[in-house]
Amino acid sequence: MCGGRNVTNKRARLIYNPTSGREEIKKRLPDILQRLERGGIETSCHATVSEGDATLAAAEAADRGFDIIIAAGGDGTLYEIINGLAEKDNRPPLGILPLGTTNDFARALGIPKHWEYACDLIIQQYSKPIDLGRANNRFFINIAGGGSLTELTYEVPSKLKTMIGQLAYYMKGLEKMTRLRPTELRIQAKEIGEIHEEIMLFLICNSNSVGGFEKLAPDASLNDGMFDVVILKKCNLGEFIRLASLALRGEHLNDPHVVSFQTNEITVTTPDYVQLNLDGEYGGTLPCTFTVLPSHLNIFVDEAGISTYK
Ligand SMILES: Nc1ncnc2c1ncn2[C@@H]1O[C@H](COP(=O)(O)OP(=O)(O)OP(=O)(O)O)[C@@H](O)[C@H]1O
Repeated sequence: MCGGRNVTNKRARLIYNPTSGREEIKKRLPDILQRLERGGIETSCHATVSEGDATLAAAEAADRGFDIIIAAGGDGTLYEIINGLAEKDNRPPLGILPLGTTNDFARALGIPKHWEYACDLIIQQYSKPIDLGRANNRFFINIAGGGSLTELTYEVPSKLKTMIGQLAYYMKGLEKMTRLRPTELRIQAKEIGEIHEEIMLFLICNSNSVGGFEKLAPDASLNDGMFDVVILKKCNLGEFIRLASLALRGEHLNDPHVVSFQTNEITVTTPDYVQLNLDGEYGGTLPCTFTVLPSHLNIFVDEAGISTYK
């Protein structure tokens, strides 16, 4: 698979989550379909009805031979869709309409939040091959993580997110900080050998845009065939808050509590019960081996790289 421009009439399947973000898709759908149609993309729709439905819909769309798949929703919807596509031999290029609450991945790719601009990127049909991550038998596009803080993204109730948007994460984060505790982990990768100690959290990043922190893995690139791993060792609440403020500025990597490196495969095991977070969703439990699938999916992006995330 390789990137490039290809402008002819195409058939697309738009998979949308009607509950994403502030439910904007419900009123925008006719305009979106009309804009895509005028741009030469005939689009039919699937509205997801429950958790996991987008995975089935994406797998079915690939089997039915659609030329393009469009993910309309947030990071959770995107995660489900890539899980429906990752194991297919035929993986149509993916367009993204970022209509969720945080839209970390779209932000990392510079895909505009405004629906008209985002549609225009799909119409333009310039795609770029992107790495995916495999975590045991699931897939992620943005980030995998474990440790008590990473559990918060799937603890935020959807209704709360719809009402107050991203603020819901921060409120939950503050509540969660008081419950921070380290976990005994064994982390193995050929670049570092083995780390066996108490860890607050580990993050395996494909992009550099994670939970509102845009400099958490400052060198992460979506198509370098590598994960950027950031590990936070045991620390107290005061140290954690200091490190979080350093991380906002991308100045945390030299701190003695932080280990960071690049790898294309990493295995994490634990004697404890530790849940995994994949792209903000519950992703099973440890042990887990994480592997990069290089340039595995083509995604429509801004050809000139000039769109700013609005
Ligand atoms: N019809 C539905 N009703 C309720 N939940 C749904 C429905 N369809 C999908 N979902 C679930 O909604 C969850 C959240 O969706 P999504 O990520 O698109 O929006 P968001 O949470 O607002 O955005 P973000 O993840 O970017 O913060 C997904 O995990 C998905 O499984």
